[in-house]
Amino acid sequence: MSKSILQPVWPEMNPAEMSPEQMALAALRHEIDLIDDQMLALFQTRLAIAAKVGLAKDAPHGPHTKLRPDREQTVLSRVLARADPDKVAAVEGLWREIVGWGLAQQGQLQVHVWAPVDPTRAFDGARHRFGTAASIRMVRDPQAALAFAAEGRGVAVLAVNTDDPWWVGLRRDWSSLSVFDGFGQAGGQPSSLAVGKIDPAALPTGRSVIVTAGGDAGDGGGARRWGLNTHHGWTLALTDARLTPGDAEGCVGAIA
Ligand SMILES: C=C(O[C@@H]1C=C(C(=O)O)C=C[C@H]1O)C(=O)O
Repeated sequence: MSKSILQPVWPEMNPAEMSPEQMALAALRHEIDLIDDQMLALFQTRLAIAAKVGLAKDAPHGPHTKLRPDREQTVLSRVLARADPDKVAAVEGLWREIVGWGLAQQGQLQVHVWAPVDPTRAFDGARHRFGTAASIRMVRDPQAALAFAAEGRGVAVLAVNTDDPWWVGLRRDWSSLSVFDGFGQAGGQPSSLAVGKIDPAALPTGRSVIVTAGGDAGDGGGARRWGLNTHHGWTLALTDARLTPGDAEGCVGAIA
């Protein structure tokens, strides 16, 4: 490579005086600059297309978050399947950011997080899930967070490792809301659930979230079930039975 296109390793250095080691370092940095140029062009093109997608997909009924968990799951799993095994964590982190900024082209996502017991874990989980493009704030009232999500103004992340049975309301009072993700895993089970006014057709493929009362059969004929919380005869659980929100089984959403 000609010395003239390489930036010296130290700005005040005369390229003609670079040692072979300095030449090698400058050449590698030049390669990175060329890759950055390509990535920048591709990223900006992707953002422009995401903005067009936002105009093309109409909200089913009035204000509705543009977030499509099913599509995000497809995007993520497609790239992760192609990633080198030792790059999976890096690729996942980067693609969550990319997708978060794609969604932001359609309007900034507002996330209200309620987690009185371990707020940092819930906040970090939300940041990892929605990326730096999202506006995330902690709130004091789970019912206000649910109302905010039900208005379609954003999504709510609510802790399940507390005494507050807000999740019973998913079955009784908040039929427009669905659980679409869970994170802050403590021992494999989520400690917070993400809830939004998500079209049931756009829920991710994975474990169903169920809210059942004492008498409900609800285990989908031998399906596995993981309890998350209980309250006066009500149970919040995950199941690997394939259910649809609104079904008699008390399905209130799904997590990947
Ligand atoms: C672009 C879309 O909108 C959002 C952004 C996505 C992305 O950047 O890949 C994926 C799903 C949506 O949350 C879409 O629905 O396809």
